[in-house]
Amino acid sequence: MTPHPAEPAAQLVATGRSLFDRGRTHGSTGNLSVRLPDGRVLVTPTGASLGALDPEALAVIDREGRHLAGPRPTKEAFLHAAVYRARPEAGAVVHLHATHAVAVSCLADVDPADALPPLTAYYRMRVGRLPLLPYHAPGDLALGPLAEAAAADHHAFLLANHGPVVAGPSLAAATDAAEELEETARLHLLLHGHRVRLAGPTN
Ligand SMILES: O=C(CO)COP(=O)(O)O
Ligand SMILES: [Zn+2]
Repeated sequence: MTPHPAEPAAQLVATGRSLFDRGRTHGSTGNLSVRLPDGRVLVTPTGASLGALDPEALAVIDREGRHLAGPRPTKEAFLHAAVYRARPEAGAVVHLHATHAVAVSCLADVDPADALPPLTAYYRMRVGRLPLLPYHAPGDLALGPLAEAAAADHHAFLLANHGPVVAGPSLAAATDAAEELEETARLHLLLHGHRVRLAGPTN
């Protein structure tokens, strides 16, 4: 008996490979999840490269982040679970160590209420406001309540000195928003020292 349906597993494998092959996360960093129709969550295993996921070796967790089946889940399982609890409409969560977003998460003077300016229309559409959550070591359960509170109002947030967490109605939508976030972080750093005009109204 397979512990999970084949289609979301195939989506996780293909998305992980695409993100990894394009340098959106490196080594064994990052983790992905998809909410299953029965409310359980299919999530990548801990220590895996997103570029080489095995559809038969994905973990299943419940809404509290408890391990139900498959290999040991990502150490951020609690974070994925927190986002799903806060966002009943979320169907997928993407966490990456995307270089430019991580760079922004290390800047000293970032506004914790909104870490990136709305430089482009697509950033406004796909991401919007981006809270910065205070530094915790990867896997630190103390981040759970902070993530759950942030996710109630925001589908994307940035972990200080770590990287982005982005939810969406589908894995494709969450990935799209995570990519927009990374590109805007890159633009933000490229534009450092330049006067910029923001996209649309700034309120
Ligand atoms: O990005 C990571 C931790 O924040 C990767 O950890 P996992 O290998 O446990 O998913
Ligand atoms: Zn991480």
